[in-house]
This record gives sequence, C-alpha cells and structure tokens, in this order.
Amino acid sequence: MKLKGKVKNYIQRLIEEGSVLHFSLLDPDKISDISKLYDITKSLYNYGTNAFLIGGTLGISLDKLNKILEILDDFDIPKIIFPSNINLITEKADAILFMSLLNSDDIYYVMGAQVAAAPIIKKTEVETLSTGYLIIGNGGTAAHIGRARVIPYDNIDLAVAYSLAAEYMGMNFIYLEAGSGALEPVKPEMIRTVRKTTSLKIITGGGIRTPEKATEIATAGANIIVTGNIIESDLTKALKIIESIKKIKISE
Ligand SMILES: CC(C)=CCC/C(C)=C/CC/C(C)=C/CC/C(C)=C/COP(=O)(O)OP(=O)(O)O
Ligand SMILES: O=P(O)(O)OC[C@@H](O)CO
Ligand SMILES: [Mg+2]
Repeated sequence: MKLKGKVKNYIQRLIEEGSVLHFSLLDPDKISDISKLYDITKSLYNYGTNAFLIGGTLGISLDKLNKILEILDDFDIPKIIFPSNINLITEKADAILFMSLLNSDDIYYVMGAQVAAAPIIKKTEVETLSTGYLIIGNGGTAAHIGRARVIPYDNIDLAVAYSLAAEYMGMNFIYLEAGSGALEPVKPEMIRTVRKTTSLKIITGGGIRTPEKATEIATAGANIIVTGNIIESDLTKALKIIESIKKIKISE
C-alpha cells in the first residue's frame, strides 16, 4: 500500500489523537538473513509500530534497501528513508526524513546533501518530512561521519536554541539523537524543555532498550520514539517497548 503524500498527515493525526508513536528502525547493513525479515516486521506491525524507518550509516546499498522495501510492501504503515547520504533515495519508499544535521561542522551535512538530493527526490515523488537532526551525547557512528559538534547530555539550553532555530526556519520535526547503540538515551529533562519551548514534533532515539525508559521519554514529551538495535538483539523486548508506548495517551 502506497502512502506517498499522506505520511505527514498520518503522523499529525495520531499525535492530535493523543498517541505517542513508535518507529522501527531497520538498518540494511545489519540484516544478514533477509528471509527472516518478513516475520520480524510482521510482529512489529502486529504490536502496533507506526512506521518503518530504513537507513544506516555504513555498508548500505540501494539494492538492499529496495529488497527490504519490497518485503515491507504488505504492511499499510509508512516506510520512511532515514538517510545518511544521498545514495539511499528510492521511489519504493513513501517518505524520507529530509534532514539537516544542525550541529555539524561540515556544510555538506547541513545543506550540501540536501541540495544534491532535492532533484532526485522531485523525480521519485517521495514525500519529504522536514527535520532538524541534532546529535547529543556520544552520538555514535552518525556523529563521527556527520562531523557533529555533539551537544552534551545536560546542555538543555543549547538543545533548545538549536530547536528554536529549526522551528524559525520552518522545519516540522526535531530529531534528538543520542546515536544508535548509545549507552544513555537523550535525557527526559531535555525532551521536556524542547517540548515546552517549541511547537516542533519531537523524534528521539538512540539507546532506548527498556519499556520503562521508553515510557519515561514518552511522558516527557517525545512524539515519536525510535528503536533500532533492540529489534536486532532482543525482539521480545522491542515488542514490549511498543506495547508500553501504545498504552500512553497524552491529553492536552
Ligand atoms: C537529506 C539527505 C538526502 C541526506 C541528509 C544526510 C544527513 C544530514 C546525514 C547526517 C549524518 C548521518 C551520517 C546520519 C546517519 C543517520 C542514521 C541512518 C543513523 C542510523 O544509525 P547508524 O549510524 O547506522 O548506527 P549503527 O552504528 O548502530 O549501525
Ligand atoms: O539503535 P538504537 O540505539 O535504538 O537507536 C535508534 C536511532 O535513534 C539511531 O539513529
Ligand atoms: Mg546502522
């Protein structure tokens, strides 16, 4: 089922209904046995994950991405590209996080990749989700490759200043990223303050491994919680995380 052009509305509608969303991150490089992918993604779907994010920093190929998207075609939730560069754009996806790494020292990750990608995206008609990408704490591989000047975990003022700048530039989402496999996720207090001071929708991920942490982060004000590594290392735990997020209803 194709959801191109409808993804932003789908996300907004769920948030307005008081839901916190869960996105399942699939890294093409980490999927060694593609024959097992259907069963894994079916469980994630059945437990209520709201979208598939597909992307990774190292070892990715368009061919593998397309194969994964074909397998996901059965599920009527969005398939969203999470790009590390311009080589991961395909018309088989519904949408792409059209992101600028706000705290990069390298203009390529702030504006160069976006310019190079724009004409390709126009041709594929993949929907763009305008996203400020902000790397916090250790930041993992994405911080290293993206030459991020990482924001310390406790520097809430800096995270708020970047988020406000993203809002004033017209972006819709801010992705507070601790880095895939981070020892510590982004702190709830940082999420709470960004939520209070901006109207951006908050995506967060990196190091979320337990239902308790996910609940804490969701109740602090995250709109979308991303988990990646835990799907690969402990699927049962990942499903429990989804279950715990589904239970939350935000009333404002
Ligand atoms: C808009 C377009 C087309 C590109 C933007 C490109 C930008 C801004 C990239 C930012 C820097 C970067 C390298 C981001 C990577 C984001 C990502 C896919 C993270 C997933 O985690 P991994 O880095 O694969 O973690 P592992 O080390 O666990 O595999
Ligand atoms: O793999 P994990 O640690 O869940 O991180 C998810 C995501 O935020 C990485 O970009
Ligand atoms: Mg990866």
